[in-house]
Amino acid sequence: MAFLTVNGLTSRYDSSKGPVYAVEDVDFTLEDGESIGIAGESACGKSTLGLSIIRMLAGGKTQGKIHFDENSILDVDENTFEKTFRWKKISMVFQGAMNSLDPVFTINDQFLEILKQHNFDGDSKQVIADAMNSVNLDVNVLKKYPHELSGGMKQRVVIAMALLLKPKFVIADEPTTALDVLIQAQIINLLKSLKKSGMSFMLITHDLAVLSEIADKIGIMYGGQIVEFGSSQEIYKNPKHPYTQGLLQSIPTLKGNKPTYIKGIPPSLLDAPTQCRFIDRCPLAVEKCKQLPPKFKTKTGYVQCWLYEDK
Ligand SMILES: Nc1ncnc2c1ncn2[C@@H]1O[C@H](COP(=O)(O)OP(=O)(O)OP(=O)(O)O)[C@@H](O)[C@H]1O
Repeated sequence: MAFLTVNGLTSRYDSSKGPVYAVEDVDFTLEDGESIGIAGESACGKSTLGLSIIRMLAGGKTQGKIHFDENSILDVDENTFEKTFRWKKISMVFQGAMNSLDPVFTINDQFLEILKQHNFDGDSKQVIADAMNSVNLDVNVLKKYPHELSGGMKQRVVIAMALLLKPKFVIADEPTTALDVLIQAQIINLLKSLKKSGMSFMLITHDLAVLSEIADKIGIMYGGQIVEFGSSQEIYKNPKHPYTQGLLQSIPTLKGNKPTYIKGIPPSLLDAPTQCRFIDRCPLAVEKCKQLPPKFKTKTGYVQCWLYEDK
């Protein structure tokens, strides 16, 4: 059964230059226990998508439908959302969060602050210990200040903070960026074991390679749209959108062809999408691409590209 269904999700920011079309008409579904990876270049709207789901978009407006455990969560009032969903059922590891730990408070104090903000009235010591345990950190770390921890430990701490109230769905925005490859692997393994224990993730990254181990489904974002969505297997083995193909070809491998890169730059999100967003960089663009492609059904999802109109 699907626990998360996103339909026509659209989020726009107001800016002095006009609206920023950061997330446009996004659809996807996750079945119980499934995790999704969202990949795409910088500024394509990945964080905005995560922030829209947890309703923490600052300076922007979200439209569309999100059903979480059969609740239409964009329609509930802020009080109910805060009381019932945010952090308790859906939480987020924010991008760069490990660098925003407060330097003047111990880790324990920072955990307590989160519990206070969410009016937690249970056994604080126990839930903090459980969260530390689930990220394989010793409780002694609680006495320390952020500067006494390594990057990998700090990242575990911020993941533990997101796990504090035992949510079902955790949005992790670039949780491995800025960590060395060994620590990256540790964090991915950690997410893998949390997934095994029943948690679902939305793993946001610009690095398609890190998704292979966590994501059951993948959404490829380009210019604010999910241009291809499907099972990880289908996306890796039989990528359809020319952008997905380009992204995959840009991953270096030990054996095989030399990686290539996608020429050109992404479109400005200040322009409303009236044609295919990828048209200027696409090696396969045709006249029809001057119209905005709809979502064409694929075996496990959809692709927003005219090449698949008759297939
Ligand atoms: N508060 C805001 N006000 C106006 N525009 C914003 C705001 N936040 C983000 N944007 C714009 O929205 C677009 C999408 O940004 P977003 O951070 O979601 O992209 P991203 O894919 O997560 O990027 P990155 O990988 O670099 O984190 C960008 O053009 C960004 O400049």
